Amino acid sequence: MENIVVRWAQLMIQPAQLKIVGATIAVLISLHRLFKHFFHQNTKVKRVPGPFPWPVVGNLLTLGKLPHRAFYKLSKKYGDIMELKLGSVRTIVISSPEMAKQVLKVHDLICASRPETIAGKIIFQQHDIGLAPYGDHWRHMRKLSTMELLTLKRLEDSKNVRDEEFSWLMHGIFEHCKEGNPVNMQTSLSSTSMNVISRLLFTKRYFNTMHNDEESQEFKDLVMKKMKILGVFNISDYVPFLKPFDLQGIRLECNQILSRMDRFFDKIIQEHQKEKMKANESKDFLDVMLSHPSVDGVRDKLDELTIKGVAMNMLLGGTDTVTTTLEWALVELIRHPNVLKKVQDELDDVVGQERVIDEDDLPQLKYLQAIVKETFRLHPPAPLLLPHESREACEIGGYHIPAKSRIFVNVWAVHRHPSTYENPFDFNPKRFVENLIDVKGIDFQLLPFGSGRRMCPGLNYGLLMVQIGLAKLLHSFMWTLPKGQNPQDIDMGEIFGSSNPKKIPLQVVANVRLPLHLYASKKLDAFI
Ligand code: HEM
Repeated sequence: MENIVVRWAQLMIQPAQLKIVGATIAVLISLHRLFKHFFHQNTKVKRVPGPFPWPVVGNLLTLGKLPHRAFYKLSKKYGDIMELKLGSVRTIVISSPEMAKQVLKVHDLICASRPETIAGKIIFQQHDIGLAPYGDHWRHMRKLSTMELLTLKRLEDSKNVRDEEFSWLMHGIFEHCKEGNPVNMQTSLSSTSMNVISRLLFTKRYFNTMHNDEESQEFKDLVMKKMKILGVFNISDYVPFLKPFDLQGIRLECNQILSRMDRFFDKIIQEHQKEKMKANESKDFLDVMLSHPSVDGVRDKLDELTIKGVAMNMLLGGTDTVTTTLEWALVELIRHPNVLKKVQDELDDVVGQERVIDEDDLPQLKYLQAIVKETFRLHPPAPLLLPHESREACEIGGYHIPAKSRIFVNVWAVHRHPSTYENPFDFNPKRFVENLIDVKGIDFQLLPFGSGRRMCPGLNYGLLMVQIGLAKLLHSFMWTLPKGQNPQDIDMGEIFGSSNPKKIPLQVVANVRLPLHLYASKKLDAFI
């Protein structure tokens, strides 16, 4: 034993041998690295293909104003999964149904986080649902939204709200177009969808007529500004050393919006707390949240930051998405009169012209449903979904995706993938009459609401609003462009942002299709 120890000690202190051991270890490490590199490149785990990144900016400059279209073009060259460097951020872009399934189903748990953005951090302080990273807070808020706020029961119970608001919309359009004046569809649809959601949230409606007062205008302005700022590609999110300079003025604007929004919500919360609910009155979303226990279980109530964050998510999620889809649907129908005629024939067959259409009629309106799907396909309100982030490394389609990669599922490209769609740029609702593809997150060929853990929790509500809204517009009116305009000349430009609206709002003339008494608005005693 003694001998062994002595020999070991001698071995340890021999400088020549030490050098040999050191050199051997160095060679082994180099060989391991070489092997790893060779192994990754050529056999199992390859690096994701993508364009060459420039120093500092990476591929940021290729994005342009419409990143989903730029990504689509690049995907034609680099494939259905590609890697870009946006500033210093490794970004994976997904462009096919199969790859979308890999991210949103197979690796859903790993890809279910959100990257931190400056705007999201200032406005929500990570206390909301949509931009919160994966974790306990998000899980609790998500559960609150699906189990208590956006339930099927609440959806059914709020039917009268939708009936009343759409009745007001039809009445408003009727009055406005009596003399043949065109109506701005973005303005009127957005007032309706905001009224519906603000009534569900805090039993308040802000828009009483087609012309809006100052308070409603302020409310709408704030929601619009927030929507816009959250959709902007902020260069400082990608090139960290630019953060202090706030080149696009985003931090400044976010702080301004935050304080205006705080004032707005503080007032509503105080009103709710003062008017303790009468025994029989039904609870709105704010009442539910005000009496909900805190996420950490320490306090007996949810904190105000979380309440405001979740309420804001509902307002942002439930207004522009619906407005934009309805406007694009009308645009496509005016450009395709044969489709418009066919769906109005269907409405007349199912509903007739002696009553207004009801939500119960929707299951029978198969062609109308196909039109809604085709509109979502060509004009998804969130063309890149919301950004996902991988929480740990994984392998997608044989490629290595490191932890903390930003992942964009470009549904705009998925919806045009040749593996599923023939003539993918054509508006052709018939394709959804002939197949069973649905928007509910099971079919990866059509993902306007996403799929998996981060899928839209407002799907049922959003889908119903679009279907009933479109059915009412088409059943109630004939739609034409103002004199002298040709359907084929409609500008189809869009604005990339949180809902991808039409760049130039649609102006249309509506002519009645039903007996005049059906355009009288429902009474809104509670609000007048
Ligand atoms: C036409 C209507 C709508 C469309 C197309 C739509 C689409 C989407 C999409 C694509 C996402 C992101 C999914 C992902 O990143 O994987 C999302 C998330 C979300 N949506 Fe919607 N949405 C709509 C209506 C609504 C409504 C009505 C509400 C609530 C009232 C709502 C609340 C939310 C929330 C809270 C999230 C965040 C979910 C999370 O991160 O866990 N949305 N929506």
